[in-house]
This record gives sequence, C-alpha cells and structure tokens, in this order.
Amino acid sequence: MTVDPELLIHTDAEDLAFSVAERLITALADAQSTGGVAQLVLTGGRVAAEVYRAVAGSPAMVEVDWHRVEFWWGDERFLPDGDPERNETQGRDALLSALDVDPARVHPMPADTGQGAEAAAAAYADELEAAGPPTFDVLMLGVGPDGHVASLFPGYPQLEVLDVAVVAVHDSPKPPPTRVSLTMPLLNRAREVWFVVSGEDKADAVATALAEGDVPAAHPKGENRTLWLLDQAAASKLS
Ligand SMILES: O=C(O)[C@H](O)[C@@H](O)[C@H](O)[C@H](O)COP(=O)(O)O
Repeated sequence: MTVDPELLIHTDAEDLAFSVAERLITALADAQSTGGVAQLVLTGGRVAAEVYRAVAGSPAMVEVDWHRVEFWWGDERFLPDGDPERNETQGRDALLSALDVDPARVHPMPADTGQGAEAAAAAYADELEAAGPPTFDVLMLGVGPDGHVASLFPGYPQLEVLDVAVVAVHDSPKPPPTRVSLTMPLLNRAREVWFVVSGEDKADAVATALAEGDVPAAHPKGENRTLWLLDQAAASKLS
C-alpha cells in the first residue's frame, strides 16, 4: 500500500539540511529499536551532502548505533575509486568518516576498474541479492531540475527497466556521462522514500512530480511514507 506524499517545507537550505538530519537520526534509531539493522539508501548531490554533514555534526547522532546501519547507494557516478566526484567519496567525506560504521555494512557501488558500467551494475545487483534487505527503511533521493532521481533521467530507457535491480547509464545529461543506478522498482522498495530538494531551479520539477506529471521523480513511493522535504525555494511553484 502506498500513501499520499507528505510535504514538509523549510525556510532555507540550511534549515532543510538540519531538519532532515535530525529526522534521519530519529528514523534510524526507530528502525533499530527492535534490535535490528537499519537499512539506509544514500543519494548523491550537493543537497544530500549538506544533510550528511549536518548528521555528522549533530549531538543527536549518538542515538544511533552506527555499527547497525547498513549503507547502500541509489546511484553512483562511474569513476575510479577515490574520485572526488563519486557519491561514495562524498558520502564518506561528509558522513561515514565521522561515524563508527561496520565496514562490512557499507555497500558502495563499484568504482570504474575497467570492467565497464554494465558489469558494475550486475555486481551491485548480486550484492543486493546476497545481502540486501527485502525492504529498505529509508531511501533518500535528490531531484534534478529535469526531475531525475538517482541516475534515472527523463526519456532514458533505464526508466522502463523493471526486471533488474541495477542498470548502467551512458550519456547522462548530468556529468559524469557514465553512471550506475538502482531501477525504479528498487526506488519503490522502501518503507519511507524521502525526496530532499532545495533551490528555485528544482521548483518546476517538484511541482510536476507532485502533480503526477511525466518526470521520474513522480514515481518513487514509500510503502509507509513518501516525504517531500523541501525548502521554500524548491516549493515555490506549488499551488
Ligand atoms: O549522482 C547524483 O548526482 C545524484 O544521485 C543525483 O540524483 C542528485 O541527487 C540530483 O541530481 C540532485 O543533485 P543536487 O542536490 O546536487 O542538486
């Protein structure tokens, strides 16, 4: 069962980042409250990195047993290991390096070792098959000005792929050109889907997505909750 999206609008990007950070800490602690492992899917991008830095700097972060959080990624820029543009690199720099994580529970998408993005996608699909949860607890998504989520771009064939978990993306309109991404079925395999969106340049995409228009961001829905966590600028085209 999926429910209607919930909008939470924040004053500005800083307020958004701090609010989402506190919400994430609470959600992970709640997911652990029955003694289990919290399953989190990270996204890339500037806005997400601000959230990660706010989590790492929050006094409340002690509420989470970070050793019992499983970290996945929704997409990755297919670049060599350690490349500063990789979502993994940015996630480690902004968040993971500040936490006492269990390295075995950190699942970055493969770096470019010359194997090709298709092989990387297949390898991550295997990892999800072997170690992934039936349902993620929280799946975070940024949204592009064109309404893309993860590395699923408007008009790209990967949007229609329903029979595999992870795909390679080439000629991405957002650099770098080659990426690896969860497919839409996986973006819907979460108790909560959180869209974290800041800035006027996203306002049209947000309005289109919430009107169930023809953008990728219109499709991911949480099984329990779908949260649109916005600043006023990103919400400025909502009627
Ligand atoms: O690899 C990436 O770039 C992301 O995963 C992508 O989906 C991102 O979340 C959006 O493009 C928003 O990015 P910004 O927050 O930088 O606008």
